[in-house]
Amino acid sequence: MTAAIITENLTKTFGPKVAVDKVSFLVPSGKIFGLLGPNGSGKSTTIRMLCGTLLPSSGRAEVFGLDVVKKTQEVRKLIGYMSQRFSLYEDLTVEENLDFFGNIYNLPAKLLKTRKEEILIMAGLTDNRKTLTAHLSGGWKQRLALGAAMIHRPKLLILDEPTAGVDPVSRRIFWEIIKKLCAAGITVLVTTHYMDEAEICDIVGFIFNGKLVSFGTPAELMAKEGKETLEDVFIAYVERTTGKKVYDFKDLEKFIGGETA
Ligand SMILES: Nc1ncnc2c1ncn2[C@@H]1O[C@H](COP(=O)(O)OP(=O)(O)OP(=O)(O)O)[C@@H](O)[C@H]1O
Repeated sequence: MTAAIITENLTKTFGPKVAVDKVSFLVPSGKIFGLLGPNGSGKSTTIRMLCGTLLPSSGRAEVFGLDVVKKTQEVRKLIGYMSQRFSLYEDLTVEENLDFFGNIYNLPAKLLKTRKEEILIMAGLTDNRKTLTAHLSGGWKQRLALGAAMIHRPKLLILDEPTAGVDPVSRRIFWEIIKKLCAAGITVLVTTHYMDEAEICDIVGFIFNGKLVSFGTPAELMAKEGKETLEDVFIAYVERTTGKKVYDFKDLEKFIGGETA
């Protein structure tokens, strides 16, 4: 099976700060890979290096066999990126946003028209094509942003906290779409703070303080830690890394008991 992503000792420093520290992993193509970790652990920095918007300080990465530094332009054509903020133009209609992203990728008019129709159907937005993006609900904006990221038919979709702040129904629809895209052969790299979403992933990687501390299927990681959920695995890693309990309930008991008064 071809590798969609390979990183070898990938490292990024910002002055004295080591944001990504010798990270090595391999994601086979056609899989959903969840990159997990607390805020500030190095997820976005890793993604930015894969997309070629940030140069690694050392180490290397490949996307479908192409070095992200030496073949940046080719790599970018293979990647569809959806940021946390959705990057849509609120003052454009649904269709105009898709036109905008299609033009960025220089899609010929006829092809853009076909892709647009496919995406409107995929996102359930056919009846809203003329709606101003600002007037869409969060879930629809999210699906439009996904559509915009897919307009050039990327082989690798990178989704940075795609479901942050959207309602549970939209979250469910979104993940059904992701699973279908994956079944059609697209590889997905997704960051999320929702552990129920992480459990849907084929492979997950936990990153803490820039270091990849664990990598495997959700079942493998739960078995290794002797935990029943990925949330418990996540908390176990945080406690081991920081040497502290995530929350000391004694303080809460004291507070409830009025001892702090
Ligand atoms: N341009 C930069 N200059 C200096 N430090 C940076 C820069 N970008 C990121 N960092 C630092 O690198 C570390 C990793 O940041 P990064 O954004 O990759 O984390 P993250 O896991 O994506 O966090 P979040 O979940 O909050 O998005 C953080 O300590 C951050 O402050």
